[in-house]
Amino acid sequence: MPLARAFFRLHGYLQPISKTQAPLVSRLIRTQNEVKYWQYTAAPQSTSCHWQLQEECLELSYGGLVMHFDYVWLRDHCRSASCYNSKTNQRNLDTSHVELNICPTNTRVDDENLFLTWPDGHVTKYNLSWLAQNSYEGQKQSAMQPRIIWNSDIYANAKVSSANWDKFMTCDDELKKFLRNFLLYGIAFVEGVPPTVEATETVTQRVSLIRETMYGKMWNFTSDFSRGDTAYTKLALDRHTDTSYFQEPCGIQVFHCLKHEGTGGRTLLVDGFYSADQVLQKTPDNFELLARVPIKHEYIENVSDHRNHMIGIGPVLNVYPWNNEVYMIRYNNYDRAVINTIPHDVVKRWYVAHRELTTELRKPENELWVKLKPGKVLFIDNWRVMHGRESFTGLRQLCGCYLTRDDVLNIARSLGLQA
Ligand SMILES: C[N+](C)(C)CCCC[C@H](N)C(=O)O
Ligand SMILES: O=C(O)CCC(=O)C(=O)O
Ligand SMILES: [Fe+2]
Repeated sequence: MPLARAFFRLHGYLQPISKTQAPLVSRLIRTQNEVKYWQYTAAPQSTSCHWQLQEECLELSYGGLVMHFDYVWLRDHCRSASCYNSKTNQRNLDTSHVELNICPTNTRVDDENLFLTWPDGHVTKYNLSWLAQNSYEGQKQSAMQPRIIWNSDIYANAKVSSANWDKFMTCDDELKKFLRNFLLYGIAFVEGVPPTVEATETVTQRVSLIRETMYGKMWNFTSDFSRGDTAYTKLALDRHTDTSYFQEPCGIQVFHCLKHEGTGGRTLLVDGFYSADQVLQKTPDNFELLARVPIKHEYIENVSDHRNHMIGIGPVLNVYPWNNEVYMIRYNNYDRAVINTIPHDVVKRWYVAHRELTTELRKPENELWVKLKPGKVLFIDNWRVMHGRESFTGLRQLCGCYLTRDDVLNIARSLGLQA
């Protein structure tokens, strides 16, 4: 059945369309006098699918969605053996040789495929369901990364289970479950991990590659101010993302508290995507400012042997422009640098927008507080979930590392997850 495998978004998730939703007959009818305008109609009992060749593009209607494919796009994406190497999944076609105003000289459709003949005689064949799955309009309606945005009640009620060290290290299903939770909520725990740096390294390497930074590969720190940063004190830290001063902030942060003999020191977690969504719902203009205006974050360290100067530039909210989906937040008021990237008449409006996001992030109902204990390893999506900590007394030793985001997502995809 043609198009039966097309995927469309339903309540934020991609769901297959059932076969019965796409009863098609292969019947071509002429809709206008011009030869170029053709329409592919569905069976009389259903109007769910038809296509039409227009002046500039192919219009395909399916499952209530109207999609458009530009002709130069249709030429560029040709999957014939000469245009595309399906062994390497790479394009062979030199796109610079395609006439930008190209138009097919001939088109034909059968039950499942669209055939386009180009002026030089080359024939391109598209499966209609492939087109439906690769349209801009479909992408616009679906999430790149399905997620459940949360406040503390939502997270608590979800009763997300932690992975267990033994099972996690040996069973791919346990790893998959862990990664599914991590992708959905932006945080995930492994429990029962031996309280050592080595075991922490082992557990993170089960997930992916460690991202080495100027803090080292694995770090194990305490409040000794060995580095020029407030993290290395006993002070409270408000919610923030780490390494906002990198051009590419670290994707994942891992924490394992190996020891704490004292009071306080709880960890604060806040879903930045939830707060960003609140801003989008309440004041879209503020959301837009936070998404459009680039600012700088900076790390200047000058302590004993450590000399570092890092600068990261980008908006607070990084969004995909086609659907406003936030994919990365830079939010660190400690590390935010001098603002000299915004003209004076926008500055105040930016502060208003930033204040609204801060207000959302600080609502007590959005705060999840956890006490990290030896054995319990926390993975945080540092592009999404802010972390902070309560001030503390006594000796507290925290170890962990950053992970390379691309590799974590790669592993998730290899296990069959959408990432
Ligand atoms: C995690 N570790 C202790 C190694 C580094 C902490 C970095 C702290 C810095 N202000 C930031 O937010 O990026
Ligand atoms: O001490 C903590 O719990 C976290 C400190 C912090 O924000 C960090 O190391 O990135
Ligand atoms: Fe931090």
